[in-house]
Amino acid sequence: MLGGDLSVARRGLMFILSSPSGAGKTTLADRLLASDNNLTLSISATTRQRRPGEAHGKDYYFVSEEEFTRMRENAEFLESANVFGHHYGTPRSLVEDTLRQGKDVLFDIDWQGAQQLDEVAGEDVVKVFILPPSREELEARLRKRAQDPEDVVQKRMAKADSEMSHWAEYDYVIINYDLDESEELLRSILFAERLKRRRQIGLAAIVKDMIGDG
Ligand SMILES: Nc1ncnc2c1ncn2[C@@H]1O[C@H](COP(=O)(O)OP(=O)(O)OP(=O)(O)O)[C@@H](O)[C@H]1O
Ligand SMILES: Nc1nc2c(ncn2[C@@H]2O[C@H](COP(=O)(O)O)[C@@H](O)[C@H]2O)c(=O)[nH]1
Repeated sequence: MLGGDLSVARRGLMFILSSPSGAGKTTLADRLLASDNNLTLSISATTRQRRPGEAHGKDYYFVSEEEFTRMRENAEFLESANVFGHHYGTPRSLVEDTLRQGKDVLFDIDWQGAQQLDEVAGEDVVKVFILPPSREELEARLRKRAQDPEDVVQKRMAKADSEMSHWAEYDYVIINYDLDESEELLRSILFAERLKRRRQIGLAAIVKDMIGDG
């Protein structure tokens, strides 16, 4: 499996996917997670309503406003933001435990969260922005998902331009024309990032064994 089983001890990375709502990052995240044992999803907490088919503890932790405020005041979030009028936050504990084990964490978060993680975790962060092929296709995908009422679709489309204006803050940008192709591109990025010398913390000892001190 591509990049999933490197034998050198490695520092885990934080793989962030952002996009305007409906471009396809949750679908792509599910595909990556399904075939990569070294990747763990960061499950966010949110105050938004659960959609049909979403499960507490799998897609999100669905919490009340009061619980969200309590968690934020207790410093339980690595980052948090208000997106489309609801609160979203990344619980700190799973991320820190996973990285400590040398495994990677996948984040499906907006640009505000990506900026905050960049500030706290700099070198461990890899940010990918997913663009739709066009605004028309973005709207079509939001409707095709058929999980949000019309006013929510309109609200998300109204924010799409300002969300997309953050594309240049990201390390990589993928236009999601085709799911198979985009999945492959994401895997390639992950594979290359895992091989970065600074992440392969076991490498120095291996090379020292091979060539001694000189
Ligand atoms: N390349 C693609 N071609 C056609 N349909 C796609 C493609 N990528 C995603 N979709 C479809 O678009 C819809 C929206 O995708 P998804 O829910 O993954 O978007 P998202 O970026 O995670 O949105 P949000 O930010 O609201 O969570 C889904 O119905 C998904 O199946
Ligand atoms: N800053 C954060 N943004 C988050 C987080 N979890 C999800 N999101 C982003 O919110 C929007 C809407 O998501 P939806 O599931 O309601 O469609 C989307 O852009 C997500 O990426 C988070 O913990 N922090």
